[in-house]
Amino acid sequence: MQRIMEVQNITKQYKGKKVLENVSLSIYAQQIVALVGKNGSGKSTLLKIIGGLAHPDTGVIDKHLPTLKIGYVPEVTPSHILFTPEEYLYHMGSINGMPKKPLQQQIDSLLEIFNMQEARNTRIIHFSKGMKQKVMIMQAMLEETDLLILDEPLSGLDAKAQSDLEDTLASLKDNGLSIVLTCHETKLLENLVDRVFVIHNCQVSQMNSFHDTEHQSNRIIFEISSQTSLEKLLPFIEIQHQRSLHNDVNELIVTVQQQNTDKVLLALLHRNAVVKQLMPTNRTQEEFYSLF
Ligand SMILES: Nc1ncnc2c1ncn2[C@@H]1O[C@H](COP(=O)(O)OP(=O)(O)OP(=O)(O)O)[C@@H](O)[C@H]1O
Repeated sequence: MQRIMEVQNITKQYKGKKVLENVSLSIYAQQIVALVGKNGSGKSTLLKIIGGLAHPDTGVIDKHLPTLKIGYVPEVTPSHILFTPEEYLYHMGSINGMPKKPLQQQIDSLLEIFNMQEARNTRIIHFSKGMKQKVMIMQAMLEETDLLILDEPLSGLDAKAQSDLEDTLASLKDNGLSIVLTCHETKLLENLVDRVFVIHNCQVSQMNSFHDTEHQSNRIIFEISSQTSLEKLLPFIEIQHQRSLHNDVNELIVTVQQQNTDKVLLALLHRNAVVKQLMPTNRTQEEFYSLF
């Protein structure tokens, strides 16, 4: 599993009101991640920070691919576009300076992937909400994209359009894309999403799997020399929080899947870490749903 981005200790407030506090999570290649939480919990804010459209007050976004290309689709879908999708995408690509030939090739390929060839000559103003949403995602993907960020992509779509878009997102993932999205539709989460993060009280916690509610994870709190490399452990741990203590010592809070816990604990001991706490983290599905 290749890690493409790490969100480290992000904090954000608006006019003195805290929205995110010490939020950390990793994004992997070819995975779909969902951010869920109540209205106003900070989902869009975190998406914008991940997408580089908003700056955190503290913390960093560490891109593991130096050339990581991000496509961002906002929550609001413009509805009164008088162009056909082909015309609209062509204009948008041209404005961004894309050369004509590769632009046309990319539009043809996107119309095929999104199953929109038959609608290529229909004006967007006559489209359903689901089709308009697809055009917005295509626009975000005009240039090569590694990570697609979608704010509430399914909101307001009927069941058929949701399922259609869900199939499209799954095929984008199969073609190598990573996706981070916010949503409320639990059906989408169950069928499509690899990892779910809940935002609650300005903090983010991971729910490991919808498919296997018995899938447990543990939280480990440990102290370790800041000189010690954790690189080899990164595929097995999710860093939730990191802070610098005295004398070059860092304190980390990480989550680890049950099956990797012994391996990670042993590796930490070999690195002279002091394990301060080990506890199960997973919320039950009932607890989880009560958060949003
Ligand atoms: N630009 C801004 N200026 C001031 N406050 C903001 C700004 N953007 C967001 N907020 C506030 O930050 C909080 C989090 O907003 P955000 O849009 O990230 O939440 P959300 O979880 O995406 O909400 P929803 O589910 O309703 O879309 C809210 O209280 C919101 O009013």
